[in-house]
Amino acid sequence: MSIPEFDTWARCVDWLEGELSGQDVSTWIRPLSVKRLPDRLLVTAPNRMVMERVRADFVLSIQRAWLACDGADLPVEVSTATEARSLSGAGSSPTSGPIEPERWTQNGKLDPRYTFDSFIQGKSNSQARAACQHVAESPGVAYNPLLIYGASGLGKTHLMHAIGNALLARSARARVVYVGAEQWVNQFVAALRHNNTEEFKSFYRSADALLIDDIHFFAGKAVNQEEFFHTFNTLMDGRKQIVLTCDRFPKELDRLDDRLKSRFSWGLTVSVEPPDLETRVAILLAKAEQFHLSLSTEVAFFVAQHIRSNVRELEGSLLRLAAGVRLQGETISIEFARHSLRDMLAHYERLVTIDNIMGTVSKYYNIQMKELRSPRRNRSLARPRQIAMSLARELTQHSLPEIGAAFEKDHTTVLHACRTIAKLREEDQRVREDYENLLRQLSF
Ligand SMILES: Nc1ncnc2c1ncn2[C@@H]1O[C@H](COP(=O)(O)OP(=O)(O)OP(=O)(O)O)[C@@H](O)[C@H]1O
Repeated sequence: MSIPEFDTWARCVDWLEGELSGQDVSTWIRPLSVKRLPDRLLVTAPNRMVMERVRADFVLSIQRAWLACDGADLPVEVSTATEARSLSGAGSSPTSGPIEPERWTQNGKLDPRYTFDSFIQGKSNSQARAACQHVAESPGVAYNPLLIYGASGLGKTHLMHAIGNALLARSARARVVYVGAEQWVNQFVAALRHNNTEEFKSFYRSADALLIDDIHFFAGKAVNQEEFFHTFNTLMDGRKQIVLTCDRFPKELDRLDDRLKSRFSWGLTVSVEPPDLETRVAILLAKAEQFHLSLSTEVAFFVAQHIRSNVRELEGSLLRLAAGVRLQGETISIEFARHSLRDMLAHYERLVTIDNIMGTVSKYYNIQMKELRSPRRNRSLARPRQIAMSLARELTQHSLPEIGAAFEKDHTTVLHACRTIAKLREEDQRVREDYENLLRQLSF
């Protein structure tokens, strides 16, 4: 950078401090250097990863910053150092020129394997599945928009594709548009740069059903939120179906326009939770069949007891087993599974010990850890203690006597605790919710 460029860029970075988070500025903006060419601003990133992120998220901000600090409204071109060398001499760039419509109409394809039939239902996802099925049967009528939220790998995308596939099965001519929020952002930025926003708008605003995955990616991207807001309104006015997924309850998303949050609540918001043991077993058996893998229920239970956080990991464990079978030509016994999955299992073992179960439970109920070991039997201590014992039984490999010893009780007390909590989880909503919250906290 020349000295004037350096000064202007330093002022831009200061300006951006007021617009972006401190972390974004230090991670993505400070490593950049800038060269001003007569017709554009050439931004050089230290590597591809930074380049891609800056292209996706910060081009407009940089353009605005440069306008504010230098008075010139220049298009911004981002490249790595190697590419920059050829671009600055060449006078044209591979990304310049009008954007072809295909660049943003080539959206994510619906995966034909993600259907309602291949989605295993359990307590953790039955409400979400039912809502999706309803939307697939009566799009744009009730539950509009439908927002599915939950942690990674729990089936949100699967359900979204299932809606899309079902809509297309009913009417092959329906304009079902599926796009990841990240892809939308990239496309919109490209459309802005190439003065092509009208086509972008009409493409999305003429969908019969718009499915946008991972909308948490919109957080902090004000210009994209604005565009999405108008697309949303147009589609809702035309009674077109909108389906969205998000990694958390949308009201908890920082840096998302309140107008969008309030619009999301017009329809239905449903969660997908980590599957319980029985559902994990059912998923493993169904996926094993899909992978043509012979898996006994006993081994499926063994794997499901150990791998609890999400379905993607369950699939990963099956792929491992399948590879092991191919290489070693063995059938899958518990011993074989234990050996093939040893590092995954060790990860979970490290994660959940009786000690951290006791710590998590005592924090949850706001009691002291030593009270879980005390002989006192009043309800406010006995219930958390029983829950902690059941969690230790479910989440660790310790025997009843070992769990008993950790709580300074005998094994019959542990057995009684496990039975009591299993029953209460059926009958008492409070216990069920507490147990599931704790399970979730301990499973990630
Ligand atoms: N209940 C289920 N039945 C069958 N397969 C499932 C189920 N839940 C998830 N899966 C499978 O798990 C994998 C991960 O699911 P998916 O991609 O839908 O998760 P996600 O919630 O969208 O995750 P992310 O937020 O990381 O994108 C997929 O292969 C999907 O088919």
